[in-house]
Amino acid sequence: MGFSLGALVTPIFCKANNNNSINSHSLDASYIRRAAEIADKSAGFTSPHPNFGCVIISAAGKVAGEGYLYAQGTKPAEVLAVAAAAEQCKGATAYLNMEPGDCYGDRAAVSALVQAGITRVVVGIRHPLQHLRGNAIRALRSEELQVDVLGEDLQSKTIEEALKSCLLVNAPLLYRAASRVPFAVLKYAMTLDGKIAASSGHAWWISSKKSRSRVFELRGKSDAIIVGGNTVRRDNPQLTARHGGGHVPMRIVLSQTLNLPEEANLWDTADVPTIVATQRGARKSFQKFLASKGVEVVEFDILNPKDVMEYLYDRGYLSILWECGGTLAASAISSGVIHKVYAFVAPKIIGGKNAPSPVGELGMVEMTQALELIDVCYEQIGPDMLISGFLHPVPDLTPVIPSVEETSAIDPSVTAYESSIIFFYKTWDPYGAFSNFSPHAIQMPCESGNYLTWPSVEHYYQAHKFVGVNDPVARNCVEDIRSAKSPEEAARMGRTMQRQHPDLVRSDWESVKIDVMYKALKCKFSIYPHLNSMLLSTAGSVLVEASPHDLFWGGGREGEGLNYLGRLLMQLRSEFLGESSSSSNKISITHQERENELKKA
Ligand SMILES: NC(=O)C1=CN([C@@H]2O[C@H](COP(=O)(O)OP(=O)(O)OC[C@H]3O[C@@H](n4cnc5c(N)ncnc54)[C@H](OP(=O)(O)O)[C@@H]3O)[C@@H](O)[C@H]2O)C=CC1
Ligand SMILES: Nc1c(N[C@@H]2O[C@H](COP(=O)(O)O)[C@@H](O)[C@H]2O)[nH]c(=O)[nH]c1=O
Repeated sequence: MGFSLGALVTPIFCKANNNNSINSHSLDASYIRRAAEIADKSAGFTSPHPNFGCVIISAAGKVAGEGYLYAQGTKPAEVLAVAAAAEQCKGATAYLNMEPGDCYGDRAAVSALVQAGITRVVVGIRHPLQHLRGNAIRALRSEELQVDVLGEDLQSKTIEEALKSCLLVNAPLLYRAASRVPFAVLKYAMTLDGKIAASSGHAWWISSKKSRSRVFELRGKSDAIIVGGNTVRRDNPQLTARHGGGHVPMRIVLSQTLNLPEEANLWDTADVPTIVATQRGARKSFQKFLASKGVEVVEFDILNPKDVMEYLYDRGYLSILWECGGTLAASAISSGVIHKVYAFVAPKIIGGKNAPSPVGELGMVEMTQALELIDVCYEQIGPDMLISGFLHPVPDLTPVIPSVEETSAIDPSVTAYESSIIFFYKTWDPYGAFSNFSPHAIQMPCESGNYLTWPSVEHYYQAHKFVGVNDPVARNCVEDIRSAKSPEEAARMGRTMQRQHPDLVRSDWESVKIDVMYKALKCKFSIYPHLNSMLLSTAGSVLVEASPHDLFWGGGREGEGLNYLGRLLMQLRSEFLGESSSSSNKISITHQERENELKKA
């Protein structure tokens, strides 16, 4: 079954609201579009969370406040908009491009709207994740606010257009939720005669400077950029987002042979990390060389776009930009992992019977088999034309995470808290509050004995790599990490600093880091009663941080990780439950013991 955005925006209208005149619909539509527009400002930074925007229109009909989610874990859009609108919130209407997610039970967005005296909320789309969908809308209605959802309570041609803008601004999340792979865009630059390089392989530059700036923006909104081995050999690309700061995507090379040059821009990982995905066992000596350069090598039994995308899904990625040549592009399209295409067409002709084209062999023999793009846009950029559109068909938008009620309806013997292994990773997962990225501030004593507030456990943990080091750079770094705008940013700062200045990491770090983490977790799960209850309710289950790449704190891709975060949480649970530490919860259990434990579970 497939759906298109076109199909999605033809909603099933549940009830007509006759009180809404065409005029008020067009106002509602334009404010919702504005909410979607500001939500898009932080695309790339919020990943893997949705892009949220909120516009507050006062009772007098004026724009009183706006806000958007700056990055995952930062203040919700609604909280910012309410703060900006202040007194004008009384009797006002709030426009949200998407229903807020109630990831961790603190309902910050809902509380802000209710407490500010907002009387009506217009919601673009419901939250796409099943375990979050409808929660905030129900909560707002139970507080007697009027909530109108586009396509359900409001319907008209203008509303349909506004709904579309809400879908587009969070398309990556919708596709990810529907297909269990990240949203993927194939981007290429070609001449008017359909070539992506000359017959010699030379490709610099087909598109104009202006178009390439647009590519930097696209990169900045993506979590990772993929190319194939041949593009590395031919182009020696940098694949960086050079659009003036902002989000830095990961660079990924797919190479079966690992027959790659020793000198390549991508092996300079000082500022931007690189992953090389390859076939199991390929050129072990080169794998070692890459590792020595700080490049992460991930082996696959059989390297193919689908498995790579599934792996990137597990890693929590939301959107991937494929900037490869035609061979790999054909393989990715055939595997069904490409959702959108951006084709930059330059008014140039290069000719050449053997000059490569953007998409290699797809095995089609008749024009009727051609894949047709939908929701196509044409935009002139300098001398070039950018043609973009969605590939058809794309998977149905069936939510993949069942709600607790649904799970127990299917199998009454299963409840969310009784499964033997509980995996958690991203903060939006059902047990996402166990993640160190969950935005729960903690108060911890500092060296002087005074209490300092840390926005999340991650902030505290990363900063403590440099605590106590007698160096002004290290001291600044601690403060910078403490004020990082999001846990993700704190993690990036801590890791980069550790990689670039290992001399500034405290000498006892390896021996104290588990203790540092435990103290922070203990504080977090002590001061938030709902987190404490959630942890205690998992008694009997093994907790595993499902990070496929962190083999120390996480469980790894195939259970090869040490899962120290899961273990610490289990130890904490035992402590709270007053249990004498059982073998299953001891930090010192061996890897083998853990394997056995997981097998038993
Ligand atoms: N104008 C544009 O927008 C662009 C132009 N180009 C040009 O395209 C040319 C390179 O094109 P092309 O060789 O097609 O591109 P790629 O190098 O991007 O893709 C092919 C390579 O990908 C690796 N690969 C890994 N898994 C697979 C798989 N399942 N199927 C296919 N390949 C896989 C292989 O690397 P390995 O051989 O190492 O195993 C293979 O050689 C160059 O001339 C480059 O300049 C490239 C990108 C964009
Ligand atoms: N030739 C070509 C593109 N090629 C793509 O850009 C990569 C180079 O990126 P970087 O090293 O970061 O500048 C190259 O390997 C290929 O993937 N892109 C375009 O927008 N327009 C162009 O004309």
